[in-house]
Amino acid sequence: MTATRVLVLNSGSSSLKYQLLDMRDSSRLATGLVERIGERTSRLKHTALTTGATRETTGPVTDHAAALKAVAEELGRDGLGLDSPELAAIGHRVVHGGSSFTEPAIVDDAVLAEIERLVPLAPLHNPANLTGIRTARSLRPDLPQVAVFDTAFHTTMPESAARYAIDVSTADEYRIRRYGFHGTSHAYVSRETAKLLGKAPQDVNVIVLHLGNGASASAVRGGRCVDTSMGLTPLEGLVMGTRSGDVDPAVILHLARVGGMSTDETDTLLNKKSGLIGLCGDNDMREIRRRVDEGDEQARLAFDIYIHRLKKYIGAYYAVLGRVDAIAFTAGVGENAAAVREAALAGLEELGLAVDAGLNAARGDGARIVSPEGARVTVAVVPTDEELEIATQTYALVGASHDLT
Ligand SMILES: Nc1ncnc2c1ncn2[C@@H]1O[C@H](COP(=O)(O)OP(=O)(O)O)[C@@H](O)[C@H]1O
Ligand SMILES: CC(=O)OP(=O)(O)O
Ligand SMILES: [Mg+2]
Repeated sequence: MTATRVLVLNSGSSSLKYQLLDMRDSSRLATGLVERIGERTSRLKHTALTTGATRETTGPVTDHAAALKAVAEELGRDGLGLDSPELAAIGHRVVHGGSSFTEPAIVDDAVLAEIERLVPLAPLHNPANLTGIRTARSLRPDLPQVAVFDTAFHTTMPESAARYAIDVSTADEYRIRRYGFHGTSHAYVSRETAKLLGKAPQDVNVIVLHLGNGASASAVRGGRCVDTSMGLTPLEGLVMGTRSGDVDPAVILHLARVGGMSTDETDTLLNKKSGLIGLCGDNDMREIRRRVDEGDEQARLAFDIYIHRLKKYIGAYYAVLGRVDAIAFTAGVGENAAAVREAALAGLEELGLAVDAGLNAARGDGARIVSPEGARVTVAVVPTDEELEIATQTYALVGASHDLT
């Protein structure tokens, strides 16, 4: 029997999302998540699509290692356990791959050491990713583990976009440059957008707006990323659920000198207490829209700041690309919030950018066009699927390495 299944693990700072796919037809066999890892009220939600069974358990899950063991048990209960001979590989989302990883990599000790070395650049994400890999390895030492990096797609950025204008030797010593994140999503969505236009990826220029809890924009020319809004860490760029995005770096100096704030306090402020939640107390766009509709001024201002920043990046990437064939909205907010899409493009008709009110408000499942018929730039809603992309890359790499042996 050939092994055709791939388990995808996406370890966040306090969550573990997973999907088991059969790569013969890319179908999903199981999916789920463990939330609030490290708290007393952790929750595991598991769905086996093979039987339709859904189970939810609550109780303390101390760390990512315990979370993965709990997931393995749940999969086992549906006959989809990690011991299955049909499992070909485990694919891991790794957030920071630095400059070294331009492609996915089969995990060995050297790869692990490099991910470990990058922990200071992604302190919220890389440690969880490492625990996921190490635990998966201990459960199935014989199975290939593949790391798929958020940063890989952005390694094509020219130096003019990837470098900060700071002293070169200091930047090089500390490996300070713009790496970019959500690359798996930007790669997948830009390709799907080309497909929607009926063109090859190398023939289209796309601005991808990945608007989830974390949010980033990218400019993709002919299938290659030429700029993206996140930088050294996933803090730069757009206004996010809890992250500030761009601020004058002197804000941090000012808070230290005048406010006496420590590095950790500023880190928490900018990563966890800023963005939408810092501006209005809510980070869920549904709740913010509800408040705006009720006339809540604070929510209105938070929404306007979010949109203003988004619009600036659309304009910037329009200029970077010179010619834009499509703008793709994706992730939780981008796929679902018609009001965000409408507001972000309002007033940009001179650039050939507009949404059709009816198409934009309509709901739909797959990728769909929301710009008016005959528009110069196609505006589209393109659902992202990071797990499918990770599984595809994992399976391709494992298949390729088998061919070599
Ligand atoms: N129907 C909706 N309308 C507006 N926003 C939505 C809707 N559904 C989800 N969202 C937004 O999507 C966000 C989550 O996006 P998602 O891409 O799943 O995030 P992440 O993967 O970063 O956790 C939520 O915080 C919420 O603000
Ligand atoms: C890199 C990043 O911001 O990821 P997420 O959106 O999953 O937090
Ligand atoms: Mg996401």
